[in-house]
Amino acid sequence: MSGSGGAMRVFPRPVTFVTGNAKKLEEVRAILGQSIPFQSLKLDLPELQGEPEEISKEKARLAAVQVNGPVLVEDTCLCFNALNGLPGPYIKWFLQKTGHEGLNNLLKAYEDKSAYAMCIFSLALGPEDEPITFVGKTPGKIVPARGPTDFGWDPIFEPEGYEQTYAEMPKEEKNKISHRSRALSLVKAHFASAGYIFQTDGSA
Ligand SMILES: O=c1nc[nH]c2c1ncn2[C@H]1C[C@H](O)[C@@H](COP(=O)(O)OP(=O)(O)OP(=O)(O)O)O1
Ligand SMILES: [Mg+2]
Repeated sequence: MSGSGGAMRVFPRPVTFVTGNAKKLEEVRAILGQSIPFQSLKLDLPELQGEPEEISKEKARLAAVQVNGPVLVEDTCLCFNALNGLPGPYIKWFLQKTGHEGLNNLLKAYEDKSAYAMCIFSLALGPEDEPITFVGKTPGKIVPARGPTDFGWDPIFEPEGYEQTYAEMPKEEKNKISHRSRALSLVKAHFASAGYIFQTDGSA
């Protein structure tokens, strides 16, 4: 089998998107529509410390071993420019321990409230494959919480060019400009050009 780009590869089943986060899954479904058929698996994978791309790739390696097939995972970061990109991949723990107010307080000492949301998808075609990453970023700023509180730090992130926070925006609007949709555009382009064939489960 040729390993070169563009070579056709046939898989016995669709890609599995692995996440423990139902809201992520909801957005990925809405953004991908029918463009990439996938199944999902709810697993809270362990996450290593390190640089964001490595954390995402390592998630994909672990997921590919568990699934024993092609997987897609993503890791989301919220990066404060005044803090050189922190909390970054550790946003989940900062959010859990300090809440929206604590995240705002982190920036009290700085004039610069700018930030960016970043999503790093990793695709591993199998347990032996080196994952490929796709990065999407949306710039914005950190503000006191406004809007519904059903998804993470959405209430404190106001994307550039908008007067609403992610939480206040209609879902379709967020999905047009979000870090997640930007990364998924790259994933879609990759699938469109890669020549993968995913068969549906023969036992179905
Ligand atoms: O668009 C978003 N808008 C607001 N909040 C968000 C978003 N996307 C992720 N989040 C939150 C979830 C978690 O607190 C942290 C990322 O951590 P992250 O490890 O990527 O997510 P997770 O552990 O919930 O799910 P997973 O099983 O896919 O790792 O930011
Ligand atoms: Mg996680």
